[in-house]
Amino acid sequence: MTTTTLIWIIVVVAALLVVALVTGVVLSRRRRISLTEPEPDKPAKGYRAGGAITFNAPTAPPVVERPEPEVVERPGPASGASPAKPVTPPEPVAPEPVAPEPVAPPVSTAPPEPVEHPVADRTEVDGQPGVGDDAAVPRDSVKRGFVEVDLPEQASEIDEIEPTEGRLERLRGRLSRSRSTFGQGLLGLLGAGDLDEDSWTDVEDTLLMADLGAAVTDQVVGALRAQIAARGVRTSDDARALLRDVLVGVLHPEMDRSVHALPHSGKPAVVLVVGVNGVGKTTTTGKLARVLVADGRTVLLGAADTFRAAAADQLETWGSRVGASTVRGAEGADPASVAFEAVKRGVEAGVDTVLVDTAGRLHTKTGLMDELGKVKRVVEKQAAVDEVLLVLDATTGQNGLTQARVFAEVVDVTGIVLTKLDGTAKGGIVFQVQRELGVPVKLVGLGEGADHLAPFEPRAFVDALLD
Ligand SMILES: Nc1nc2c(ncn2[C@@H]2O[C@H](COP(=O)(O)OP(=O)(O)OP(=O)(O)O)[C@@H](O)[C@H]2O)c(=O)[nH]1
Repeated sequence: MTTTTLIWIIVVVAALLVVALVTGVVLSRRRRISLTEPEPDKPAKGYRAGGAITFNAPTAPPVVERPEPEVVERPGPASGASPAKPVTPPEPVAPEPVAPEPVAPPVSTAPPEPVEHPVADRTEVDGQPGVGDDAAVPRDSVKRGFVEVDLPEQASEIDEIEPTEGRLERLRGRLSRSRSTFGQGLLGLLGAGDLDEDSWTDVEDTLLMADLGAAVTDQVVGALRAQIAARGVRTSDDARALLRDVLVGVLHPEMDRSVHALPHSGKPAVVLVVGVNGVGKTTTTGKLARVLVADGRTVLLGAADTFRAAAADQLETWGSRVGASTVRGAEGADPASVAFEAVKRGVEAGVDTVLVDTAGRLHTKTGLMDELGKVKRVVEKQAAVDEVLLVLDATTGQNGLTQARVFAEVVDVTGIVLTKLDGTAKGGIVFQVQRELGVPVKLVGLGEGADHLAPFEPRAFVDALLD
């Protein structure tokens, strides 16, 4: 063996040793990382309901018991609001064409005449923003017809969706961000035993501050006063149990909170999602589609929010991520045509559920009534509307309640979705809106994440407030 060969052998052996050394170091580091103890789960607080969102096919038209309107004399934030007026049936209209309407002739480039909105016709006259006040152009000013666009190709990558069962377990803690001193404050007052009038005033103030409104506050205080002596409340545990029972009671836990989104009579279920702009309608429609698909249902989405092109894009993206087709129209297209076409295609394709995302940018109650009424009438030529979900933003407080009243006068709302509950320190709007409309809160949005939609469970909600 020559010296050169010997040197080469030494070099090769040395190189092998270096490679082995480096590999060993890397592997040992990896092992160290994977061996790190996962942080133990912090004791969970907040919303702990563990049930899944339940879907149902209606067996009979939902019967909604509206609470008797109460005259509230207390001055307070809610007392100035006008009580809900009886639902005014829409003016009889000539049968509208449901086939694609002719596209409007080109509009002149001159700026459009401002549309008059008499004060009496506005949704709000007390200085609060009205429904759709931020709209630049009233929806009812110009109408364009339905425009056929290609449906998206089958999504190349379909999302994996978190199972709905036990979803709230994974979301727990989100609501705890929204809990305030509400529970602690009330328990402190009630646990003290005999309450003088000043303490009762403090109880009322705490309830009002949490956005429960004057009427619900009166109801809760009345029940507390009646029961505190009868139940012999002495300890903070007694106070907690009493408060929990009273708050759960006013939320009517017996109400049917299943979402009527299952097919029946050989036709898809039709769910209309309504609400003013920005409350989370499109997001909620997308999240709901995910839950249905995760439950093995086929879903078709109708992008009837034609006011903002991005809303249809947004919905289409939600759909393509779960393998649901979206029927959409051009920006400014007639929402009723889009809704009609979506339901028609849903019936033809034999899907289980058609979810229709509508628009809420309307300057006047009349405009809103015309448009949503038309959407509903036109859709019903194809299949019954099983659910009208009103989406409200929990962070808007009294304004959300004003919106709820207007929508309830325009369409038969069958369920409420309260979004952005993760972003408010006041959960009290839940109590007010249910009482006002006599319609159950069915779903809550607890975040922007795709799976941050959960069923509303009164007991879990109250527990979260009192945590
Ligand atoms: N934190 C939080 N954000 C939410 C929730 N639901 C919706 N959002 C956010 O609210 C914003 C508005 O949601 P959209 O779904 O676009 O609202 P929209 O009502 O369809 O609005 P328009 O299409 O403009 O009428 C988005 O940024 C959403 O991510 C929720 O439960 N929690």
